[in-house]
Amino acid sequence: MDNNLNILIVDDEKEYLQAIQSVLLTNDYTSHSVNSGEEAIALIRKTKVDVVIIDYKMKDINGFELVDKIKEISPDTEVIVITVDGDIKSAVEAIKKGAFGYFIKNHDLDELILEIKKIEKVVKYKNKVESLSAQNFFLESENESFNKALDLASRAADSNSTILLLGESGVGKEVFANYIHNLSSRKNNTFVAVNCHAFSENLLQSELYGHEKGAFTGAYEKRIGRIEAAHEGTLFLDEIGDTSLDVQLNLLRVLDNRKIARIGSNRLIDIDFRLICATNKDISRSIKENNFREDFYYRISTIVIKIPPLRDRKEDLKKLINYFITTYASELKKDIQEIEEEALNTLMSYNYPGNIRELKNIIERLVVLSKDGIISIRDISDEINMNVSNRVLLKDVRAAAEKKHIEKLLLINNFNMTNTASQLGISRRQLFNKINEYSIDKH
Ligand SMILES: Nc1ncnc2c1ncn2[C@@H]1O[C@H](COP(=O)(O)OP(=O)(O)OP(=O)(O)O)[C@@H](O)[C@H]1O
Repeated sequence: MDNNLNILIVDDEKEYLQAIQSVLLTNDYTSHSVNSGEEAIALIRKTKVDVVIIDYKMKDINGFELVDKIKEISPDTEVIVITVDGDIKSAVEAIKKGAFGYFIKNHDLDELILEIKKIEKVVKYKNKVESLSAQNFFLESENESFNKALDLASRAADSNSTILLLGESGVGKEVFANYIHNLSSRKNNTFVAVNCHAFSENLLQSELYGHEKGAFTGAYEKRIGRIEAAHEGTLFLDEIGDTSLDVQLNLLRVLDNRKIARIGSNRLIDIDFRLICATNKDISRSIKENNFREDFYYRISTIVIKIPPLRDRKEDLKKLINYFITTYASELKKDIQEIEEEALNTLMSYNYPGNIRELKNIIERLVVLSKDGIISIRDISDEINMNVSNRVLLKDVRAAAEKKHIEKLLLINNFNMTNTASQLGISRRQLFNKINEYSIDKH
């Protein structure tokens, strides 16, 4: 049985390296090995490594530096440092830098296996939490447009068609992209998300296509791009409306040929991926203004799914509030018993310009600040309170003015219904109805 951990051993002493590898193997762990820090870094950049075992004393790089570098490139990778007997200071220093543990050279290698078993537990737990939180979305809805969007997403999931998700920031476009991926036959392969807005044009190209060592200043190592990383999986390009015409043209070619070349190389690599894009921009306007290629738009929008803003899904608000309260209460280990009526009313009346992202943040804050299991109006920020109290509906303004005017005319006419109704230009029956509706005193 293979224990499924990706283990990398970095040591420039061949014999010791082989000894470790064979003990790992007898314990059902397969591993890779490299002889230098540089090779280790290159490998960690392009593949997921769960555990790196490094010899603290190597020729090309100092052990602390290597721990630093590994943690910087891949914070989830755990490191075990091999030190020599008596050099506890280095071991402690390595742990301070983020190493998981240390092992003293020439001690019984079973001690090393024990450390690896500990890491295995952590990795299993992390994977479980990640896959839970990836699926942990609240997609139940009473809203027609939202349900239509969900239905379209699930019906399109298993095809290879490109999908364009439209909606304001924070409505859950990435959540939808994940949902589609998880319903597709690609679900066991990677889902790679790139926020196109977060990179300058050059960086975005290198992020998407990867580069060879030395392709440009700063390209110290070979690096595979996000498109290559999405091979057999799904590539999600968020904020596609913010990409330049050049980036769009390159992507159009990739979509037509299903091949990419890393920057600095002519070698074409076949890639099989499903593309989902998202934007909160009005693309048809961008096309008219020559900021978006029309041919690219048609290529990425075989299926267009519009996700409504939260303010248009008020019927779902209560369940979403409860869902986030339960989620954060369990995450923060808080026992929430009650939400004050006034607090709930305010949350229900607010407009959420930042959509579900904003609601989620507000509830997290309220759960953190809650005392004695009560979510209180006191902890709702002034900004939201003011926003809610300033939101007076036009129909309410109209009703208040009508009430005032009817009261005035009734007084002038000494509560004579016929005269008052005729001056208001309505029938006696309509006047009676208004008097009842506005609870007006009849004399
Ligand atoms: N249905 C949902 N259930 C639970 N959480 C959700 C749901 N929809 C959105 N969220 C949460 O709200 C936040 C915003 O969602 P997401 O990133 O998918 O929105 P987006 O539309 O892609 O935003 P942007 O355009 O800013 O990238 C995330 O933290 C996400 O987990």
